[in-house]
Amino acid sequence: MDIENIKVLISEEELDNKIRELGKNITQHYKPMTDEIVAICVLKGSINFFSDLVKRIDMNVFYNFIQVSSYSGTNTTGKIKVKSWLEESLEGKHVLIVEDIVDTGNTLKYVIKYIERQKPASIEVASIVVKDVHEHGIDVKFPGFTIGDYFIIGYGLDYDQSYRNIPFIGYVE
Ligand SMILES: O=P(O)(O)OC[C@H]1O[C@H](OP(=O)(O)OP(=O)(O)O)[C@H](O)[C@@H]1O
Ligand SMILES: Nc1nc2[nH]cnc2c(=O)[nH]1
Repeated sequence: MDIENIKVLISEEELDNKIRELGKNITQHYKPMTDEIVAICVLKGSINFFSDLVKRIDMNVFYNFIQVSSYSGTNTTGKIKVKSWLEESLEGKHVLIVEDIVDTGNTLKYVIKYIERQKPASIEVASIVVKDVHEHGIDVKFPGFTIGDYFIIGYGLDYDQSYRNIPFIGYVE
């Protein structure tokens, strides 16, 4: 893959506008029930989205990080490897899982299953991109952009660990 051939799918400006809108929607959703939430960043891919999104949520946001991975190149291995996990209990907390992309949905299914066991007050998902290719059945309450069958890179998303730092979301034709 050559960086010169990467085309813009979602620009920096589009990302910024969408994240402001998501931040408002998230704030409005939680305000009637709580004045604080726990946001869980699913590393590594969600690092940029997480960092931008929490700044647009107008209430106290606790940060939590987990690292799971399952992709090799452009394909899922189907096996979720847990590299690091939550340190504190989420019992009784309002939990917002922050993802960069929902594709097959395998990663989120796994993450949600284990978080549910901790008996949080609620679990919702924000994802900057959702692919409409798979019937994953995951309720993404705060979706950013819906895309078709592209393998995307940039804004945290990698191709074999490269290109995460591209500031927009791109693809290679
Ligand atoms: O819906 P799915 O098909 O499960 O795909 C989504 C997951 O794939 C990517 O993670 P990856 O395994 O590449 O790890 P990374 O976040 O460290 O890049 C991405 O960050 C999501 O977590
Ligand atoms: N970088 C990247 N990781 C993914 N994980 C699941 N789908 C994708 C994708 O389109 N791009």
